[in-house]
Amino acid sequence: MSAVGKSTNIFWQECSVGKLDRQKLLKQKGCVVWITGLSGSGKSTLACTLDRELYSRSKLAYVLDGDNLRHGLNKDLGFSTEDRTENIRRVGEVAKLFADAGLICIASLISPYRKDRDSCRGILPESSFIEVFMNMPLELCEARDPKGLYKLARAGKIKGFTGIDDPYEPPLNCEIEIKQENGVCPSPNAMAGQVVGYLEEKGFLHE
Ligand SMILES: Nc1ncnc2c1ncn2[C@@H]1O[C@H](COP(=O)(O)OS(=O)(=O)O)[C@@H](OP(=O)(O)O)[C@H]1O
Ligand SMILES: Nc1ncnc2c1ncn2[C@@H]1O[C@H](COP(=O)(O)OP(=O)(O)O)[C@@H](O)[C@H]1O
Repeated sequence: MSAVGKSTNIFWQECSVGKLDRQKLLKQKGCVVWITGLSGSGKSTLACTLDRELYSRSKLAYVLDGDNLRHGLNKDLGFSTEDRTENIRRVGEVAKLFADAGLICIASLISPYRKDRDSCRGILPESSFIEVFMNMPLELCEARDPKGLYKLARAGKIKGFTGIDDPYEPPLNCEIEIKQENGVCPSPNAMAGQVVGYLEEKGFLHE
């Protein structure tokens, strides 16, 4: 019997089907690919391209996209420091469940604070949290501005916009860094290829 947070008198229930059984069934190892970066850096593009590439290899993945989750699970949260922290904590917990279920969980969120990303890493089994840093310059993200949000932020119509008047803390020790080569951003397929190569090498695409 234990107490966790506000829950008291709770018990952990074990089931006879375990993670290794699911791993055998799916012929893959569950993990979390955590994509972090500025708005417009290409997180969703990478997430969806990677999802498609894994699907074409008969690997089961699922995308948890920050924008989408804010339409449901996280619709009670805004963009204050506390709300962003709670957003990342919740998504980290959900991602952990997906990884335990055996899926390659692709989480794409700005996740601007290092300590929040590190907390997510901390609740996952060793080596199964793969942090991918979209290292794109602010100028590029701002020039892309597909949703017109940077324009609104520059005009002072959105307050606390990441990269403009709210901080983004780049990872110090990420597993994968996606960046421009000679001022050119790799294509979506090349970005996804970089992640697939890592997953292959580390054995996640086999039971
Ligand atoms: N103030 C502010 N700062 C940053 N982003 C903002 C803000 N307000 C709205 N948006 C939109 O919300 C998307 C980011 O949501 P996330 O859940 O990924 O953000 S966070 O991780 O909690 O910081 C982000 O989507 P992406 O462009 O896909 O990153 C924006 O469309
Ligand atoms: N590798 C890429 N090459 C060219 N354009 C890209 C690339 N990745 C993303 N984009 C474009 O940049 C914009 C922002 O990408 P998006 O994936 O929505 O970023 P984020 O999810 O980080 O906000 C979109 O218009 C998208 O088509």
